[in-house]
Amino acid sequence: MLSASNELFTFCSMWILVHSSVQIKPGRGHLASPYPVEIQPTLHPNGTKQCFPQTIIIGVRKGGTRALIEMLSLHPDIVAAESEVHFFDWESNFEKGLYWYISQMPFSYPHQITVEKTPAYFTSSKVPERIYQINSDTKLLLILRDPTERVLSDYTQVFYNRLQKHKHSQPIETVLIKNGEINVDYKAINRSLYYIHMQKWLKYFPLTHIHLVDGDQLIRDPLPEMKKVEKFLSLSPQINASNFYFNKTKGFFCLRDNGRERCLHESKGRAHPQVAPTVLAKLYQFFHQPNKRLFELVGRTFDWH
Ligand SMILES: Nc1ncnc2c1ncn2[C@@H]1O[C@H](COP(=O)(O)OS(=O)(=O)O)[C@@H](OP(=O)(O)O)[C@H]1O
Repeated sequence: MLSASNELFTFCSMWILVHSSVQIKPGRGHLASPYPVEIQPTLHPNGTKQCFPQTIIIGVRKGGTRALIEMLSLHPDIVAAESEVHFFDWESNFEKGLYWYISQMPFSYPHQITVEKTPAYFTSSKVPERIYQINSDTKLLLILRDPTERVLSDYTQVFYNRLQKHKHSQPIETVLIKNGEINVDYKAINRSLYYIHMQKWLKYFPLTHIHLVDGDQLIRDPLPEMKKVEKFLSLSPQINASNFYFNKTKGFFCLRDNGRERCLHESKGRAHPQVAPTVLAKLYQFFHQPNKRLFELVGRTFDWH
């Protein structure tokens, strides 16, 4: 283990203070250098580098994180990691060190912002401190969706994952209800208790560093939400109405980038299971108080049930 002791490192045009408490495991292979190999940007001959992301989409799972990162990538000053990196939440990846994390990032020019999305970060309790310790200036994007809708989407995702493995799934009502009450042990329900997870992030990051995207609005009308994201990231206003068109067959907005049109993968925007109206009403009621607590925490409301 390498223990960095309150040193300042210049890194992709930002300064990172590595706190003395941070224990960073060395990545593979050390170079003769005054700096730990983990935090050296990887240079490319054309002047691009791989950087620690200046902004991270932390969740929420099934909130619309893929749509958000794809839409943000329409901006010429954004470069995005292609897949979910799971650095801060999976021990097996975290142990590989910061150099490994950065090596997962795309190459970028100095004026560009690197972004990665791993929706599981939002609900993983170790992640806020880990990101903070590396760069407390990281700008966080969190896309939230009606918590009930998110639970149904979560169930649907697991249902299809299991189907692929030829595994049987329990009917949705069976997992939602236990002994006549909402089953709080069901992970999908816990993930939708946004205020619990948000409290953990607010211990480390002020609200000014966390931009909340309205996932339901992003589905209905993506442009206004994306303009707010541009502003939060101090990007020039580049994303515009011509970047989006509604695809009637898919029932969602799709993207137009330099004349090339594309919709998100078919796994995005699946039909959700029918839920008995009484169970659905119970679920809406269950989330009422937790939602209020979130609204108080973040100083805004959402148009949820
Ligand atoms: N434009 C567009 N096209 C397709 N889908 C869209 C779009 N905008 C938002 N969404 C919603 O994104 C939901 C999936 O969320 P995530 O990408 O965060 O899922 S994941 O956690 O990464 O698996 C996905 O949830 P489901 O509807 O349950 O499939 C979509 O509702």
